[in-house]
Amino acid sequence: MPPVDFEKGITASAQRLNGRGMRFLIIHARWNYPVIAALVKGAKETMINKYNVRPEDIVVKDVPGSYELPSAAQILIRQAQTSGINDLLTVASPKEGKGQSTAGGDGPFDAVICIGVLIKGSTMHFEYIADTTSHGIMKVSLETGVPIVFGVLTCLNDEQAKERAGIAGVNGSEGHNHGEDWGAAAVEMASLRL
Ligand SMILES: Nc1c(NC[C@H](O)[C@H](O)[C@H](O)CO)[nH]c(=O)[nH]c1=O
Ligand SMILES: CC(=O)[C@@H](O)COP(=O)(O)O
Repeated sequence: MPPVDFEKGITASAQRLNGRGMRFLIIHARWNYPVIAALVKGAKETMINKYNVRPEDIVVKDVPGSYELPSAAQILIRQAQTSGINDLLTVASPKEGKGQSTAGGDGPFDAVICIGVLIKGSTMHFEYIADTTSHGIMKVSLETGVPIVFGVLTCLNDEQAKERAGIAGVNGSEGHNHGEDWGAAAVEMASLRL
């Protein structure tokens, strides 16, 4: 059989995804912020421009580092689920569409993206954070029933991080911004809950 050549990366969903009326939370760490900022921008622009998500339906919160992402996700998801109930009890107008949260304001999140950038240093700190954060994010997602996209880069050096945020190269325009993939994944996973 001849060798199969392919380019690493995700293939877009065959579904026609429409994120209008869905509510999202992006939680990002502040470590390695220039890379974080590019990733968050990529995710938001993809959700808004490609999947019709309303800007006001994307809540952005920040935490010190990647290690704090799972606990922040658990706190904020549960708060929104509670306020969402309160919101439903007080809001006169019906929710927009089946299984979709109310626009703007409060309400449960249909999906969450946790964004962090881990860059290996000279100790084992990297390994411990990467392991606990990845397992923690999955645990919170399964416990709450809310899809959480794993947007934590685990890089061995600064260049790897910049390449995966699309800001590598001489003029900072090289590489693929993985934030775009995470934004698309958030809309797709939120669509499963409709
Ligand atoms: N070295 C990196 C960290 N370290 C900080 C931890 O995430 C955490 O905030 C601290 O241990 C206090 O609990 N965080 C990153 O996101 N990226 C790093 O490269
Ligand atoms: C991911 C980290 O915690 C790492 O950047 C910290 O660097 P070091 O291992 O040299 O303390």
